Amino acid sequence: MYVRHLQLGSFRSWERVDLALGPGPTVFVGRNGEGKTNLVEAVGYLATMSSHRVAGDAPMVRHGDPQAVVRAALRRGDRELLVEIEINPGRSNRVRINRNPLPRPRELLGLVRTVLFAPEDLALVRGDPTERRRFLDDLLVTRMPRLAGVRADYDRVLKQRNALLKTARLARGKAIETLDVWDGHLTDLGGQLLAARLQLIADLAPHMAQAYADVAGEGAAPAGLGYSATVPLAGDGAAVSPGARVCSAEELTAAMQQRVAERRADELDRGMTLVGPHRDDLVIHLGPAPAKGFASHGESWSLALALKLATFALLRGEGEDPILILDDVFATLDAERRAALAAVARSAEQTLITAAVLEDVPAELRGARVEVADGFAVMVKDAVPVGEERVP
Ligand SMILES: Nc1ncnc2c1ncn2[C@@H]1O[C@H](COP(=O)(O)OP(=O)(O)OP(=O)(O)O)[C@@H](O)[C@H]1O
Repeated sequence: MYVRHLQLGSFRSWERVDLALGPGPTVFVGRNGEGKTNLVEAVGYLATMSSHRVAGDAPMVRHGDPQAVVRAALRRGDRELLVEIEINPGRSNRVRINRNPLPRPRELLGLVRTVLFAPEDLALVRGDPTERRRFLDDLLVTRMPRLAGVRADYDRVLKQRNALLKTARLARGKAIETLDVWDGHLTDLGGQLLAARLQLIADLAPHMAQAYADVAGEGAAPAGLGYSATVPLAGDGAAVSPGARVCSAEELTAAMQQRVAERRADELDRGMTLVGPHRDDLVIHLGPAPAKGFASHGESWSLALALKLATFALLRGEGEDPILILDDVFATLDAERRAALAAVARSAEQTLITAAVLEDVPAELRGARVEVADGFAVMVKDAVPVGEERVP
């Protein structure tokens, strides 16, 4: 899949952009603050309907304007896909596919697949569990769009259950009966989410081990993935080791029901839900230790890169290359990591790269570029390097 044409209206710093793009690598180059990241952020938004930089939609809309529009024509094999998103902060967004409005905007999720690697990804290794849960759940939904509904319902039930727990201690009686009903919804949805996360980690783990070995080189400690759960997992997390059977949603719902019952007194005391996927964490291991708190800065950066390359490999293995977006990352990589990333970037169906200095981008990725300056983004096509065939 690749973006053939991108049009933005009032998106971030861009009043209007109208840009034709091609398959293969394209470098967006320009001075700091010219709006390069804003352009590729719009492509990422097509996939997750969120930004990799901030929570919420308000910052996506150009200061002073009421709404933003992202419109993209995508090519998938010999088929064309037109996606239009109207971003309305504070109100629901509107999405059209091939000019047909979607009843619910979240039905877009899973249709456009991107893998975006950016400096913010260091937080996947060093930051709060929230970052890693979001990474897992975004990828879950990309692979299984049905889970967008499960995720949204879980968040809604969690909110309502938390509100009830805050008042239940005083009200008791009726409130406790209502709590039983919410427990049923929470554990049913939680079991589905948990099973899907564990399956995803089992699928991603071998790609992560390979990608880290490629990035960090011979002799580096092996990288692995695990899961830290608020419910006991069979064999102390064995469900996430390669080849192990992943528990079913029903088994995990049952385990969650038991744990919720055990912790009811604590939950009433604290007025919040203490059991469930919203409190779990993806654990990234380097050798025998969890990377968070142990890995050096360079190792953490390599792990973040490997996690994104593993994601790319996983999605590619399912039949179609996702669009690879590399935001401002080459300047901070050493020669070995640059080469590992360039090899994947070169092979992807479409790679969008931002850089303030063109020379920071490996030469083999520099064929087509978009020069970004003074509110304009202009495609400049260089001569195709000898021996290569590209259709920019
Ligand atoms: N909602 C908005 N409305 C207007 N301008 C915005 C909005 N959001 C961001 N900007 C502006 O966009 C600019 C940043 O754009 P962007 O992050 O794309 O820069 P960049 O070219 O990638 O820079 P760098 O090379 O420093 O990473 C800033 O000047 C910022 O003030």
